Amino acid sequence: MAACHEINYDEKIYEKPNKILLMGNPNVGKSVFFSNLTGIHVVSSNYAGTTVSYTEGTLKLGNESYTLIDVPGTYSMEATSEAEEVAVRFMNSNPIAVLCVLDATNLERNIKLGLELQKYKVPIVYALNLTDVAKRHGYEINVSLLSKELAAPVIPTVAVKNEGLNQLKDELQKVINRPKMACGNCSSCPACASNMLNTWDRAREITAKVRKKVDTKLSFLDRLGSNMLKPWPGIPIAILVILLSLGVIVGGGKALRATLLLPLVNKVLVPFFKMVFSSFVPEGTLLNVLIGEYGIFVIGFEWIIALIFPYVLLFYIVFSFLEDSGVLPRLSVLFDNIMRKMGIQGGSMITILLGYGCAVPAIIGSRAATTKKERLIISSIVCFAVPCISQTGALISLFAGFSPVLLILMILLSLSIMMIVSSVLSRLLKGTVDPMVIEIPNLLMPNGKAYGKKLMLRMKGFLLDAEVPMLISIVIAALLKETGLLAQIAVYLEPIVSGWLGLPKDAVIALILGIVRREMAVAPLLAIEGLTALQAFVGGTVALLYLPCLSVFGILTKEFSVKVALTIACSTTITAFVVAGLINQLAHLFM
Ligand SMILES: Nc1nc2c(ncn2[C@@H]2O[C@H](COP(=O)(O)OP(=O)(O)OP(=O)(O)O)[C@@H](O)[C@H]2O)c(=O)[nH]1
Ligand SMILES: [Mg+2]
Repeated sequence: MAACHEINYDEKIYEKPNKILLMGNPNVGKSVFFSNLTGIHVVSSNYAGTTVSYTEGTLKLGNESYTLIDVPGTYSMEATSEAEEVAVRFMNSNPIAVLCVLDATNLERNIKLGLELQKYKVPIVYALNLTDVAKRHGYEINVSLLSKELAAPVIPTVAVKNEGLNQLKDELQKVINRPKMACGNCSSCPACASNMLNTWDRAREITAKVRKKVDTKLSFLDRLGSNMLKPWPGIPIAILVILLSLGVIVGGGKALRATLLLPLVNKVLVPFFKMVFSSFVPEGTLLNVLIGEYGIFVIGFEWIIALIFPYVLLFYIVFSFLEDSGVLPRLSVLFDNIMRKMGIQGGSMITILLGYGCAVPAIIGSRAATTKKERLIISSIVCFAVPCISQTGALISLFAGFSPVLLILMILLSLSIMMIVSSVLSRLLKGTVDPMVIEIPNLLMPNGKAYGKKLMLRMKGFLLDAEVPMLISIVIAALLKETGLLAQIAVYLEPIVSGWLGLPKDAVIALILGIVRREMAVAPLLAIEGLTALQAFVGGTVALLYLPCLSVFGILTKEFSVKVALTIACSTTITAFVVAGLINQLAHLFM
């Protein structure tokens, strides 16, 4: 099972024999095919650049097993991003066959890539996918003529409904087993013919031959999709979408926590474990570590189940819906002007939004950016000013005891930091940022099964990736607090924690745990009694800007270098203490 943001760095894959490649333009359904053909669920979303590295799985055709590779989408074989370079490398790695997915709603440029692939002289089967959406657009495509023009099998498919899958497998088996014909540069075989012609001209010619408009009436979704791209009514719709999403996540999370999860933890789980442990563990440090105020079986449940889980679940319910419907690229177009002022292009907004779930997939996703400079800016923004959903959940709960103004101020603070970081970096870093070229996908009603699978995959990924570090920090917290070690450490850090930041001594634990996971820089503050609104805000500010968590540090090292990871970690931490301290000192001056 592939975790939700698993990434492969293994170079040996290029040498592997018996590879079948899933190739095609971005956002044409390759990952849906991959999941259906191999049973390995990978994330698919309705925007270009979901897959930025490869995933491999086993495909059985008859009695033979092959390695099927989900390759990142590419518009052409002249790569313009790191993700596209992977696609080109795979085509040059001696695959035995290619399953080329064509988007039936964007025939011309899909055929153009399909023709480019023929130049590699590898057997190809074409899946003419999204035929349901092409029909909705009023198009009829002559599949047998298309197959003749491409001189290869073409199977009409609807990947999300598994339509055409068996036929695809049959055709793949046939082309793999067909004896290879030696072919020089002739003019009669289409592969050679497309070598001689400009592929764009040939793609245009084929499209004109095989496609016919039979219905000119636009469907409701298509009208809505194009209206969302215009400032009116696009901007009001975008604001509505954002407010509604925040409402569901914040309001729904609070409600779930208050009505279901807190009672479950406080009235069922914690009392049960207290009863069990106190029946056989003698009173003393060990019992306190297990079930004391900071006991593993007390804060473990309180923090993970009641504090973080509801927000993570609701975030992914909302975000996956926005991803699969095709709303996100439309928001990117509307916000391109603002993003450009920040030194990045609108399309990168999707990557940054991913960071509100978790910074790791956002940093990996920045591979779709066309320049290194943009990748660095996106990754820095995410590390500095984008709280992951676990941390956001903890912040919402922390501020819930005060006024909603605190949450609004925190959002404004994070947006301002984001602007400052990107403006400074766009001036400091060498290199360029390309103007926005973004593909606007069809507006789709998310497919229930694919949506459900993705949600499961993400929640599973969250549990797998977050649970262990969370438990580690909870054990550290329990040991530090219940053994009295925390009080000793607090003495050394008092000038910073209490003097400069104005926080209670116990807040030291937040700084220690925040190294492991970001939400753990907030959770301990919730347990401190008598915290003032200012202290909550200052503590929240430190947490927001503090060190990226250990997994983020790891991925920064892998994707860039140790130097980049260290630079980002040092700058965020220094900024955290400077900004939060200044807020505290200034507030005391004026209050
Ligand atoms: N209606 C409909 N939706 C589809 C079909 N095939 C795929 N989708 C949706 O199209 C979107 C793109 O699918 P992906 O599998 O992520 O596309 P991809 O080719 O892997 O994209 P990249 O990873 O960006 O290259 C997802 O939201 C799918 O649910 C189809 O035949 N019909
Ligand atoms: Mg994909």
